[in-house]
Amino acid sequence: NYGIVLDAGSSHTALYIYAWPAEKDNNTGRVEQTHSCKVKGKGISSYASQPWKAGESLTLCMQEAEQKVPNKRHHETPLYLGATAGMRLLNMENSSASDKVFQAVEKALQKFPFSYQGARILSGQEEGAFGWVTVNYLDDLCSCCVLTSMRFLSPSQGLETTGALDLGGASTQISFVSDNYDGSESPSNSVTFRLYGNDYNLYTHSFLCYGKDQVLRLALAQQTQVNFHPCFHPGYTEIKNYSVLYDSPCVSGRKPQGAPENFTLRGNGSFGQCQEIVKSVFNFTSCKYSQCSFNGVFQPLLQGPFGAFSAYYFVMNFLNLTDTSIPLDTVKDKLARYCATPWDEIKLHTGVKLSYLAEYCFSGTYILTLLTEGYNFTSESYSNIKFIKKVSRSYATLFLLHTPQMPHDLSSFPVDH
Ligand SMILES: Nc1ccn([C@@H]2O[C@H](COP(=O)(O)OP(=O)(O)OP(=O)(O)O)[C@@H](O)[C@H]2O)c(=O)n1
Repeated sequence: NYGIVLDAGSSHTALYIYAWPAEKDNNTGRVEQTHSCKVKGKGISSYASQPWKAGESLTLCMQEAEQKVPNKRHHETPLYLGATAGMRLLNMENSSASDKVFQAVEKALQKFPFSYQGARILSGQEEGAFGWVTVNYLDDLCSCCVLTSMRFLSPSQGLETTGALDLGGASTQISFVSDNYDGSESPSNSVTFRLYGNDYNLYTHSFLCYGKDQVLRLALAQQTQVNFHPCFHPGYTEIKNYSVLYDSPCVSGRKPQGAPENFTLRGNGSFGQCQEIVKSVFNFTSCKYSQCSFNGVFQPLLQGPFGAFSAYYFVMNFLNLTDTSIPLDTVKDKLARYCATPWDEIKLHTGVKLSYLAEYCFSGTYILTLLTEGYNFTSESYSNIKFIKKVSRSYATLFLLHTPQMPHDLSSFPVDH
């Protein structure tokens, strides 16, 4: 059997093909990701003003899928599209624009011979929970990204689950099982489901606007009036357009009256000052629960190992900081040295887009601040985090959960149909 998932994020869309043995064969419960394709261009939400382009953008990857899935399987192969925070934001800002994007996407997808199952925006809770399931399906020992049932043994068999930390462009998710959380305090953070005969009670929260691209907008919005921005390298300059910067519900309320059209962003590369700016985007003042992460959101005590993926991995891997056995203070020193490196030197780095290169100082600072100040990872618990590459976006799992041929017992998973 085959299944296709389109993961439509805020900054990009990717297509994944999964395959698993038909029931008549020896059904091992193993699902393999057999192919992936990165859709050219930005996420579908960026086509709000030209929705037909959102549909068109998917065509090349869909043609690849037609080639990769055997012809005789086309009609029975389910095709899903799951959109995350970029479309959540567009829907909040202008729901008719997000409807039009979906209509264009549907029209394009229905031209292909697959069994189209619909396109929808996932809730933050679903995104967090699917990320957790995916992290716990990943078989570390297997290099070909096989999803396996091996980890889902009962807690009495002594296997601890792994928490999931997902950093996207527009939102970020934290999901884990904690002995101190049964869902009674802040029930909206609780997701319960049954998997391989075991009941799981997960803590999960999705922070909309706390993906790294939206936090960068917040960090820039605060600093348009000053001469230098500490989150950019010394010698870095860029003309930024005010309207583009504030064109998001995450920052639109902060647009100053009578702002000019453009401003010049100049870097001075100071990790300490950058961290102060980043800290100021979190609200630590109010908490009506026994304990909170930030913005008054409940969070139980951190527990067990964590897998950190998506932008966590891209950024920390680029910065050579994926080794969490290095003391946190040393990690900060290394990042401080990186931020202070002149732009002329940084831009010589080949093989990475200049726009990404310009942002790694900010992104690394945001990641460390989010983990330590936001989620309360300490020098000790930081070493429980593993930055992982092979999580092919969380809601790839969406398809697994909805495919009746699959040998998983996920009937009570909280998905609205
Ligand atoms: N080599 C790369 C690739 C991506 N990114 C950044 O990683 C983030 C995107 O992460 P991704 O997991 O693709 O998030 P989206 O799905 O686009 O966002 P969301 O889930 O919030 O909708 C973006 O800020 C992008 O600029 C990066 O820094 N380096």
